[in-house]
Formats: sequence, structure tokens, C-alpha cells
Amino acid sequence: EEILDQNFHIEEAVEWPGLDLKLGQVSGLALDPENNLVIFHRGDHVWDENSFDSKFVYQQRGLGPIEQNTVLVLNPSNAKLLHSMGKSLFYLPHGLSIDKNGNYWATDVALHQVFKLGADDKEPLLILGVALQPGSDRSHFCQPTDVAVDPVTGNIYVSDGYCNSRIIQFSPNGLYVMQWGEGTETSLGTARPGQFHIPHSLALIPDFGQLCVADRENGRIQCFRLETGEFTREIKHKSFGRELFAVSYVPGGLLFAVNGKPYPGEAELVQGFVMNFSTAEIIDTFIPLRKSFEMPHDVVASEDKTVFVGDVHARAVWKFASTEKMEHRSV
Ligand SMILES: O=C(N[C@@H](O)C(=O)O)c1ccccc1
Repeated sequence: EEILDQNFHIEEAVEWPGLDLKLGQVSGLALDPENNLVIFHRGDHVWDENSFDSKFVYQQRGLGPIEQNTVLVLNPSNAKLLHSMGKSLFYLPHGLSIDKNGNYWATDVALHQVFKLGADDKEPLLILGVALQPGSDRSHFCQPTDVAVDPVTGNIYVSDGYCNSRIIQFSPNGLYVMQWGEGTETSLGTARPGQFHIPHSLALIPDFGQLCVADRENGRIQCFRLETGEFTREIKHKSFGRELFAVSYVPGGLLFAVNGKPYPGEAELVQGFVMNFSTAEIIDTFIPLRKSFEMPHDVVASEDKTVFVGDVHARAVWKFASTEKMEHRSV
């Protein structure tokens, strides 16, 4: 059995020039099959209190779609722009993930839709949801937050969303299969397993056949069986504080997460977490050396333990790297 060394430590790679990029609100990060960093940002659009009405209908469609390229592909070492796409398609980008075939999966909270894009800039290969129409049936989302695609089955999982509280599974060609989850009755204060208060980010754990969800306003991670949606585990630490924004898994057993900024007077720091997936123990935490986290919104990690964090308010992407090689001792 491999023991993940306990003196694992990551810190900001301060030589990475990606902090000087002129970005809009950074909402999603992903790594493509060549380990390039892909940034999903909002260009000149912002999500603020005027963006939606009380029925979650987007109010700024008069602005038209974002004219800048919203999907940027960067060399992960020197932050050089390799490719950009996704102009005139999105209104308010949110989640981004890339499947094993290199297709991009994106959610747009203004359109209430999920997009499957080929790596070129042609027409989307698949669109789920009805443009600009929030809803909670099998063909509508309400501000969907993220997508995860099972590399084994090709099944599609959507976390839906700010104004729904469910995970929906679609077949590889986009047919509704099943859903699970319900809202948290905030009155009771205690959130039960399978209840969500903004399912905000997804991490698919192929090694264990599970899907983990950042249950944002419940400040916790919940994990479920991919096949059945059956609840398997809650991961919650005091140091998460009130909000847990994003979660990402790296094959080999490490889970990464970022939390939300504490309310004035609360003790918990806004920071990144490295956890041992099997034990759920926190084995390291990290914050930037340059600038500081404002609203870290997504986190993505590669097999060599390089981690990127995107921040929607700081409009920045930081790179973190492990400072010493992981010793995998066999016992
Ligand atoms: O959470 C919010 N936004 C972020 O998640 C984001 O994705 O930008 C938000 C909440 C209230 C009003 C406006 C924005």
C-alpha cells in the first residue's frame, strides 16, 4: 500500500507570469489532455446583483454575447497563449471541464445551458437546456454550475445549480437518465446527506467510481456513487468555514479544494486545501504569495501536483507547485 508522505507541501510558483494576464472574471479552469491550462473567463461581462431578476431570468441580454474569446489555452509553464476561442457564444461563463477526448464542456449561468465544444471553434457539438429559460424539469437548468464526464462510461453529470439543488446524469449523447438531490431547508440549519445549497463544482473520482460535489453554502463536499447517485460520504472541516467553492481530484488519491472568503469577524482564512481522498484528512493548505485570494472560484490539479486557482473577483489565475517530491514509501 502506498503512503502519501505527510510532509507534502505546495506553494505559489512565483516565476509563473500568468498573474499579469488581462482577464475578465475567471469562472472556470481545466487541463486539456496535453496538460495545457484552459481558462474560462467573462471578458467584459460581470455577474453582479443586477444580472438576474427574482425569477433568475438574465437581465442584460441587450449586451449581446461576450465578444472576446472566453476560452484561453495556455502553456502551463510560461503562460504563453497557445489558442483562444469561444467568442460571441456565452453571456456569463461558469464551469469548464475537458473530457478524455479533449472536448470542452462549459456551463453558462445566464443562458442556463451546458455546451459541448470540439477543440476547434465550430458549432457546439451538443447543447443542453433552453437558452435564457431557467427551469427545473428534464430539459431546463437554473444557473447550472459545472459538468463532469465519466471517462469510462461517457455519462455526463451536471451540477444544477444556483437556483436548483440537484445533480443530473445524462447519457453520452445527452439523453436524460436520472437525477438526485434536493434543497437544504435552511430553517432547520442542518443539511442532510443529498441536500444541497448551491452544488457549485464537480470532481469525478474514476478510481473509486464516485462523484464529489462542492456543496458551496453548506461549506462541505458530498460524494456519491456514479452509477446510482447513492450518498457515500461528507467531507467537512472547520477550516473550510462557511462556503466551499470548488473541488478537484488527481488520480493517485489527492483532493484539492478552495473555500470562500469569511464574513467579517470569522476566523477561517480563504485558502486552498490538499486532502488525502481516502482519509479525507487535510495534508496541506495554501494561499498566494503574490496578491491574495478574493473569490477563488475554481481549482484544477495535474498528476505532477501542479495546481491552478482561478479567482472571479481578483480576475487572476495562480499556479502552485509542490516544493518537495512526494516520497511514496511502500509498506
Ligand atoms: O456568487 C456569485 N457569483 C459567483 O459565484 C460567480 O460565479 O460570479 C454572486 C452572488 C450574488 C450576486 C452576484 C454574484
